[in-house]
Amino acid sequence: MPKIVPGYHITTAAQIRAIEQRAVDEGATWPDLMAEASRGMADVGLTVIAKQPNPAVLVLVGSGNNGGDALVIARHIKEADFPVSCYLYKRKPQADDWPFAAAQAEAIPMSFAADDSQNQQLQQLLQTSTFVIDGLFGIGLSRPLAADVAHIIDLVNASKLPVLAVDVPSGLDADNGKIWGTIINAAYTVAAGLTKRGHHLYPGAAYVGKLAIAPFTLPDSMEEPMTTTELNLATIRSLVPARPVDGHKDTFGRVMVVAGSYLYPGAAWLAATAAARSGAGVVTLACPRSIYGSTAAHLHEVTYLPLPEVEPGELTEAAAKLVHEKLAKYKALLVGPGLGTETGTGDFLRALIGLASSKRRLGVGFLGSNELELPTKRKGGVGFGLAARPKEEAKAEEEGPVVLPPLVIDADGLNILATIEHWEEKLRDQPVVLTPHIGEMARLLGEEKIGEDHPQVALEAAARWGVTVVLKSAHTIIASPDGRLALHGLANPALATAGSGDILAGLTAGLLAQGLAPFEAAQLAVGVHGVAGALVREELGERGTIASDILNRLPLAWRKLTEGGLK
Ligand SMILES: NC(=O)C1=CN([C@@H]2O[C@H](COP(=O)(O)OP(=O)(O)OC[C@H]3O[C@@H](n4cnc5c(N)ncnc54)[C@H](OP(=O)(O)O)[C@@H]3O)[C@@H](O)[C@H]2O)[C@@H](O)CC1
Ligand SMILES: Nc1ncnc2c1ncn2[C@@H]1O[C@H](COP(=O)(O)OP(=O)(O)O)[C@@H](O)[C@H]1O
Ligand SMILES: [K+]
Repeated sequence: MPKIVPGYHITTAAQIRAIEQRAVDEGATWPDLMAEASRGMADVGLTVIAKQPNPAVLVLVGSGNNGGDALVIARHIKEADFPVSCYLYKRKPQADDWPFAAAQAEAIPMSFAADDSQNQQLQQLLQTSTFVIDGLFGIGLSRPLAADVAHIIDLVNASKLPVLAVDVPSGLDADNGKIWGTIINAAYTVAAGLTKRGHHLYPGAAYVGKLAIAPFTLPDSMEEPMTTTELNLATIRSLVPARPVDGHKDTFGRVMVVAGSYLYPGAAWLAATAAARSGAGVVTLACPRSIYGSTAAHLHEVTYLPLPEVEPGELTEAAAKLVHEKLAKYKALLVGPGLGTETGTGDFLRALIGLASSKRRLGVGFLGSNELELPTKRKGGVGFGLAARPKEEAKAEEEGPVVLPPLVIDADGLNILATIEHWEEKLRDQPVVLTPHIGEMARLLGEEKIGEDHPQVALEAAARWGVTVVLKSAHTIIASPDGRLALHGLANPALATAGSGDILAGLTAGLLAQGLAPFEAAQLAVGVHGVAGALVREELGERGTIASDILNRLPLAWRKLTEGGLK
């Protein structure tokens, strides 16, 4: 089991409590834990405070250990000879409250919210202060804020003073980024020991400001109890596959992209080009005949497989057979961007992945994965293969079993899946990545909208369906069926443009073709998509950008990732 790594592993409130408990079981005391975390938090605060001309610090203190941390921090600030005062919410002087006693022993002025019903003292303190430390609530907040403390938070925000949040900005749900009514708008947040999921998830993440981690000695015996990791630049870089100098196009894999329709030809172009720009060796675009001519006229870098339609905009089941026949050499298949959801297209998708209706029901066989279960009774079959289909099989009679390579289903592919009962039966435990945005996820789940705890939603879905799920939004969550979770919290409105998801889907398929496992391919695709988006924002800003701007920056994004140069 790997050790816990701050800056890489992300915790939930329950996990941090387990860590604290283990530390206590191994002989640490609460004062030890708090002393260490608070020292690191105070140090971050002091570097900012020391730069102010005439600093005066106001420390907001809550009733729990977050408030305890804040009191210890107040003492450090006092010891550093800066003026400091505390404002306490629901914390009564008690003999066994050692952080309170210690702060009092330093003669730090204390005001109590309980004696300040009109918040006049607070307003006065805010007027005479230059910096605020927020220790009202930490990971213990899990219900709506009471009106009195919500008002305190609103007054602090209205003061526009820079705030350093202790562990989390008060008001944030540490597990899912939800805001419990209102939230401290922090300029800095110092996490105790490890970052929490909520630091990386919106809407709360927008109030975290600059995020630092205060050192916290993890218990010796503690191995990684958590499954969530941060998809930061270091993690993204570590996933980039080697690119041998003497590689040829087949070294880097072939991708089949099934995308586009009469109304949405652009999606096919974006997804196929992104697959090509993922570093894959060859990309074939299987698109409806009605858009083949116009697409091929300006997309020259891919090969084509024109597909038959019932009429423009609607594929036929026969198109699936055509794709099946060509799949042998391909290492990844993407299906869905811009496909439309016409009845014939639905039949096509069902047949493609072996979910065809009784008329042409195919047996199922999985080749190359651990459980090989080829159909014995039926002639036809669709299954998954991690490697290309063996030659003899390719030569097998027309209706022989079809072996699908690792598969990405996106956009309308997902919308069609959502209409099929038990669609997951064919995909479970196969190398499959689904890339729903929030709306598509709701459809797949058969719900009007998804729950607020996105990591939980994604994790449960991945486990239930047995596939990797990329739940896309301003924070993208990648969940593996085995319980691993990666969070990408680098929000960037330059990416919020139509076609951006088609690019992500193309990248994911391209990386599968290069041999990455589904969870890793999905993470790297989200990562490089994010880096390209950052380059777009840096160069063009965050307004008026279009998907092809992202596409065009992919080579540079790869270069930044492999040669460094990004902070
Ligand atoms: N490695 C680490 O991470 C370490 C973490 N440590 C620190 O411990 C902090 C967690 O401390 P914690 O468990 O005492 O919870 P905390 O956030 O102070 O809040 C609980 C208090 O708030 C109250 N309350 C709750 N909801 C409320 C509401 N809506 N409206 C009003 N009141 C409400 C609740 O009261 P009650 O529910 O009992 O009414 C309770 O009194 C953590 O964030 C970090 O700073 C370090 O010291 C050690 C290393
Ligand atoms: N504010 C944002 N910050 C970061 N990424 C974003 C933001 N808005 C959208 N994205 C990303 O852009 C992509 C949009 O995908 P999607 O909604 O499927 O769009 P489309 O179907 O038009 O291509 C996703 O990868 C999503 O995570
Ligand atoms: K706080």
